[in-house]
Amino acid sequence: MASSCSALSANLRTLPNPSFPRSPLLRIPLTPRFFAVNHGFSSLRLNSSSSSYSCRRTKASMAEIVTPKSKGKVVVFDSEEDLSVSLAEYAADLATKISREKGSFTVVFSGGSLVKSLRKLVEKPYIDSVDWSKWHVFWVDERVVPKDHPDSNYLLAYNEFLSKVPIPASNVYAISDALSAEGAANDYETCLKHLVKTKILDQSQTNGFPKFDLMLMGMGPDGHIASLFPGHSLVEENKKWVAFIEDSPKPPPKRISFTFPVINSSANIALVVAGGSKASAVYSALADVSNSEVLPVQLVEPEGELAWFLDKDAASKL
Ligand SMILES: O=C(O)[C@H](O)[C@@H](O)[C@H](O)[C@H](O)COP(=O)(O)O
Repeated sequence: MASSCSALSANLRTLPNPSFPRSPLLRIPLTPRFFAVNHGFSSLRLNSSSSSYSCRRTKASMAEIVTPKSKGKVVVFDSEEDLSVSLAEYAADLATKISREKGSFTVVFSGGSLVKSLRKLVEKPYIDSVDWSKWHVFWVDERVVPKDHPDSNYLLAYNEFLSKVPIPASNVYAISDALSAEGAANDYETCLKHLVKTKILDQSQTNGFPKFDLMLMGMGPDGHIASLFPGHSLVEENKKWVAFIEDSPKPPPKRISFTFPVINSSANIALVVAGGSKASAVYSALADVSNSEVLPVQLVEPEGELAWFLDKDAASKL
């Protein structure tokens, strides 16, 4: 690579094939603000005695919640297992469509539990059906630690995903671990600029920021996304593509992160959120509550499409 960001090897390993217990029926209590609608995989029945819907699972238990357009498409799953099945289908379909249209697919990972939720994507049928040679992989944020450190988002993605799929090593754009936080952020931004110039990365027609095909992101219980934390000045950054932080409230403290203009220039964003500890932040984001402090997740509004993948615990306050 002529660019300064590292391209790293993705060796193949044997795939795990875990099986999880499934529960057949999902009941989602809904406030009048939200509506559950029928969706491909499932049939929904209105429970006339209360403002709730029952969702009978056919392929994966899920209910779709209709929100104002800017909130995106919100789908709630009976379990994280069902969520991961649907997430794999969504990502594989998008990758195939976009790869066919433009010959490449640029995808961005966060750290955290998101990466484990991608486990179905590295299994059959997708392991065989996806054209992995078209994938270009990036990180929305990274901890400033060596790549073999347990805190490294690269290492997490490598262990759970990259080592299991034949993505060309030169298409994996990891952040430099030889630099300071500031140096690594500048280096990654230079890398992105080079990739825009060489037409590997699209650019937003509206604002000139890079436009990724898909960002796959988790959210913290405090409503942070990437390394953009509530109340931190990085949330306001609107010029840089990649910024650094040395006082992250979530350890480790030194990190780099895409900024909001980059995140919101995306063609597609999937917010993948599971667990009851995140229910309040999910509610704040989707119910349009006015907090004294705006949560970073409330600022996610891509140029393209936004899709929420929630398990029923994360959606329990909706
Ligand atoms: O490197 C990181 O810390 C992340 O990219 C971060 O934004 C993460 O995605 C959320 O904190 C959710 O993490 P969990 O899903 O593990 O709660």
